[in-house]
Amino acid sequence: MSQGSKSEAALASVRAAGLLKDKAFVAGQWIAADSGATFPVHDPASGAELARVADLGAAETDRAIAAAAAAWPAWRALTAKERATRLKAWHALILAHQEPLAVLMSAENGKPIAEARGEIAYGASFVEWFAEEAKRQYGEVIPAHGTDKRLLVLRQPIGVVAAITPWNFPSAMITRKVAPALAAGCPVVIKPAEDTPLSALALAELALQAGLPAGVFNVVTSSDPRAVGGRLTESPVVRKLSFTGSTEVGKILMAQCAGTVKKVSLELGGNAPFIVFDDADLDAAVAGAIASKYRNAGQTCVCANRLLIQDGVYDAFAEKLAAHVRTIQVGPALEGGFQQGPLINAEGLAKVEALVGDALAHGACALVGGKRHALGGTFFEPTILTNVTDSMRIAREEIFGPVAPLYRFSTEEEAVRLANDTPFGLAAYFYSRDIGRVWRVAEGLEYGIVGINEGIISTEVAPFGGVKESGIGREGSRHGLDDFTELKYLCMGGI
Ligand SMILES: O=CCCC(=O)O
Repeated sequence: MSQGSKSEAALASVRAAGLLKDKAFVAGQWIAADSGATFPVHDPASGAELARVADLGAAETDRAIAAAAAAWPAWRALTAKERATRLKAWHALILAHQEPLAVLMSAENGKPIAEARGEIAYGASFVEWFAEEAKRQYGEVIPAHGTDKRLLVLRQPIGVVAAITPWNFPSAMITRKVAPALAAGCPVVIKPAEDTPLSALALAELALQAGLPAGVFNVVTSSDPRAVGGRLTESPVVRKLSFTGSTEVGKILMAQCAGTVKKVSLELGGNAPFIVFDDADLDAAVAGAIASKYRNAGQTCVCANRLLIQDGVYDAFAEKLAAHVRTIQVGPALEGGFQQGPLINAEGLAKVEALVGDALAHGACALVGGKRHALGGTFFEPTILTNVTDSMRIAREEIFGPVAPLYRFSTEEEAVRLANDTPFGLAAYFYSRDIGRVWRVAEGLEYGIVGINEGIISTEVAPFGGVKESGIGREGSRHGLDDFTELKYLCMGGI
């Protein structure tokens, strides 16, 4: 069976579950583009076309914003418990359809099916979490500055929310934004990544089945992010933009939002250091590095991007890591048993290849891998580079591929200085068993998230987000609701 027919066979189960949608979802209706235009969605493993999806533009985006605005009064007027009930129904439906949703995600994103199943559960966890948090949107009573006064603070929904979401987590980055918005009482217009719109549309179908009212949840599919993003950011009706993607695009969106002084949440690029000190448990550090670096073929914003290894354990760590990396099985996502799929597209592959090529040309060595995979397409070999220095391009840029560059350092101060020597500040990791060092380094790292003797930090219960050019705001946890609410201070006098 050819790869193309394998994708088609896999999609049959998604179609049978009613989750293969090719229209956009606006005002509770499945709609085509006004022009009738569509754009293709491909399986990155084979290049096969999976579907053609409605290619909306500015006019349909305006209608989605208007639908959200029209839905807002009734949605915010529900009790928190009533909103939570709809969210819980959506959560149950997502979990009940975990398998077809995972197959669909693997097909359009290329991540191995086991990882896709994990992402569906991870994505659903945000819906459950914020269904619970909806009921805890407490205000405040402030001891007043005069005996005749009473001061109160209300937390109210901010209004229509726009969410622009990435291809690397086609489901979880939607639920991580949409669930808190809905819980807070805000309607949402989503623009999913053009590489992976099918997962977003499947979530919309389940939201419909869960009883979310028309206009509360809209999905604008488009191959023209500038046109849609332009309308979402310019519109005075949209009061909040939540974006996950590159720092470059985040800066543009932030500037565009300035015109209407919108609140923004930005979850942007990273350049995560992964520090291994001489006193670390090396086996644990290798396991953490594998989990952090090679998850989703290295295509996550919190993937280890620079592995900083102390002199005394550099060679031992490199050997142990290499022994594991050589066992990573690479292949098409939908065929079980592979731990690494293809990269998302030719552009992603070209970037990884260029960064590795530059490092090799400047003196790095490929301990494992180092080139395109023999499978062809957008597959790249799981790679380890040694003798990497911070003057190489790979030290400054987010790799977004299965490449672990190993840097050498001597002292704790040097490790922290190198780790912080970047405009980014999303996630950092380090391995040490010295309790004093653990505190010093954790406090010294300029990052929003620090994994200590741990390579996987993502969970719905903790605040996810970065500092510096990695972003603004936090997603998940009890803090994740804050960005979708406004504080209103009531000053009551004459008492
Ligand atoms: O790439 C961005 C999100 C990664 C995660 O939530 O673990």
